[in-house]
Amino acid sequence: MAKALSGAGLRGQVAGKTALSTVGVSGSGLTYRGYDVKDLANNCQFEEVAYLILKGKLPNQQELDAYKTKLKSMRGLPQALKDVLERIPADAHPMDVLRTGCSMLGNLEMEKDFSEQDAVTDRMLACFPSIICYWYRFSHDGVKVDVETDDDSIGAHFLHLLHGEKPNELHEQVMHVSLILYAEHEFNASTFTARVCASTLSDMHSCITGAIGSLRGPLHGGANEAAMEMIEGFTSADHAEEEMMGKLARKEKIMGFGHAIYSESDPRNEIIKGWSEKLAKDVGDEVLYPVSVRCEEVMWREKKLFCNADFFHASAYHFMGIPTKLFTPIFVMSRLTGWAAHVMEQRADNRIIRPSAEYTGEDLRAVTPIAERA
Ligand SMILES: CC(=O)SCCNC(=O)CCNC(=O)[C@H](O)C(C)(C)COP(=O)(O)OP(=O)(O)OC[C@H]1O[C@@H](n2cnc3c(N)ncnc32)[C@H](O)[C@@H]1OP(=O)(O)O
Ligand SMILES: O=C([O-])CC(=O)C(=O)O
Repeated sequence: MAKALSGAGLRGQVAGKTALSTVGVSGSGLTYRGYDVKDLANNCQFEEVAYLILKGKLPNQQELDAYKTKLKSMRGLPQALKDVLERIPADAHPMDVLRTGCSMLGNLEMEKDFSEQDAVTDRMLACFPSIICYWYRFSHDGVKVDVETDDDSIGAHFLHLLHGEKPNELHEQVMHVSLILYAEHEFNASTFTARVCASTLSDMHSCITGAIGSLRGPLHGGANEAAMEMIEGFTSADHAEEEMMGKLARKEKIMGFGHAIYSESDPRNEIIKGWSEKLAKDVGDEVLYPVSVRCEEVMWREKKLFCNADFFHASAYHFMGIPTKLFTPIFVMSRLTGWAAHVMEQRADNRIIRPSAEYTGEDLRAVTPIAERA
């Protein structure tokens, strides 16, 4: 008989092997294929990190140029997909739009066998910003945007489609950093979803569609959006402190804080916090950034809870003029690399993932004839 687990949520259980990342191994660190995430965020563009995660090595200049050129050439959307996006209402959640967009793409450009896994992944990486922005601009502004821009990076492509003009250097740089920070994180809930799906030998689009659904929730990727909704209600740092104390007294969960694996800090936080501060100066903000800092101080002082990757992403994205409901889709545009790499890793050494359950229901009983049932 299988042994019952001691903790809920599979916490602390090793559920498989990976060569892609380490989370919290030295207490607070994060590495992708052996590189410290801080090193990557300070020195690389997102496309270099995507290449590293998906193909196993950092590209040289020639390889990076070729990779970016290839991704650039794959930004277009088939008409049938645009037709579907045009039918999704403006009040839909953009994560649902991406989930549908990914699934529809799988119908139009099916992964016929696993030899196509690299190609379908690159295609999704190139066109997810197109999917989300095509829908957003059509449903909100009535514009059918031309999604085939010549922007140098995925982040710039996204901002260009969203705002109708090329982003400045600072914003493009922040997008590189943000996408790097979100790219990969071992056996988190959405990645585990992708791996479970992959373990049935399903197709890449199904694995990614499922992962998008898992990322959507406020306990996972949806926390950046939930954090923004909270901090934008605070008018000053003192107001934030007062409200936070009330929330803690009422034992409310504060989105953007805490982590299932890290115990003292999330190494991604100080990086995105630094960029949020730069952006705050750039836009002349005197409220949102100080409010965010005060929330961080209160949570640490009162609960020893720290900001995870999501918290300062909220203010950073806001300062770049990104609508709150598009925050989590940006996470998807990035984490797609980690998900796909995990799917490939699972496929390379697969056994169907099928744990056991501890039964807590009724003892064996006979069916009562329907006429005799209460
Ligand atoms: C990119 C990402 O996905 S990062 C995660 C994003 N999610 C969030 O920001 C949502 C808010 N945070 C949380 O809900 C949790 O911290 C999670 C889901 C991230 C981790 O959950 P767990 O591993 O179960 O948390 P953990 O076991 O450390 O919780 C310990 C205690 O702290 C409390 N706690 C943890 N996080 C928070 C929080 N953000 N606000 C208030 N209390 C919290 C828990 O309720 C628990 O209290 P209890 O023992 O009285 O029940
Ligand atoms: O690892 C987790 O549980 C959540 C997380 O931070 C991520 O997926 O980036």
